[in-house]
Amino acid sequence: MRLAAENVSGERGGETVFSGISFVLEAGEALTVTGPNGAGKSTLLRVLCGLLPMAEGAVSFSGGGDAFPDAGAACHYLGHRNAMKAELGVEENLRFWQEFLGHPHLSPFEALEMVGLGDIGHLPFGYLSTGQRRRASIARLLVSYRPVWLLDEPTSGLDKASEAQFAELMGVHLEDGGLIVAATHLPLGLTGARELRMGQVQA
Ligand SMILES: Nc1ncnc2c1ncn2[C@@H]1O[C@H](COP(=O)(O)OP(=O)(O)OP(=O)(O)O)[C@@H](O)[C@H]1O
Repeated sequence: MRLAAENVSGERGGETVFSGISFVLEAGEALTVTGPNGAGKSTLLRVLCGLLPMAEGAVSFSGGGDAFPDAGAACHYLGHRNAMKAELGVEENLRFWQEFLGHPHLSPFEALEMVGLGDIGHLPFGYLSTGQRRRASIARLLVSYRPVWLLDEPTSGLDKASEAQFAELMGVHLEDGGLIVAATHLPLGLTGARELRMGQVQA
């Protein structure tokens, strides 16, 4: 499998935020996207999975067969926001996402166990602490299989132990032939990851 970006530009509010972004990522590889606030890291992730239109250039995904014919289908997007309903139970939220995203992988309970939240799946998501919310959102990556994980500041709010646990989960995903693109200001513990440094903030 391979994700490629060729000379991609992104816009927000009609203004160019970045341009000329190119990379090729193969199965088992990770790319960290770094740069100052406002450089366009989140915008790039959203462009890669088709949540925002691309101003110029091309994004392609190949090798995913009928199940993952293009980047939109192949990408699991973990944004800044957790995208969970506060009034629904944690497991209920994960069940919703599993049905929505398809390609079921771990059960919601198993996924919560993997992030150390196996005992609180019955609680409303809104009751969880900031770090627990992030961990429950990370569990979303495990309930449905998608080969490309697009992660926006994935470890924000996590304690050291949870950071290490997540680094392990990312390592397993890469060993299984997955791909990861992660926007971050912090080291993620991804050994061998390449780095894409995005430029200066647009005036
Ligand atoms: N809806 C919008 N309309 C206009 N401009 C926007 C919109 N959303 C974001 N921007 C601008 O686009 C630029 C890039 O934002 P983006 O969130 O991609 O940056 P970032 O590199 O992820 O920043 P951070 O490190 O702070 O998360 C910023 O200057 C931001 O103000």
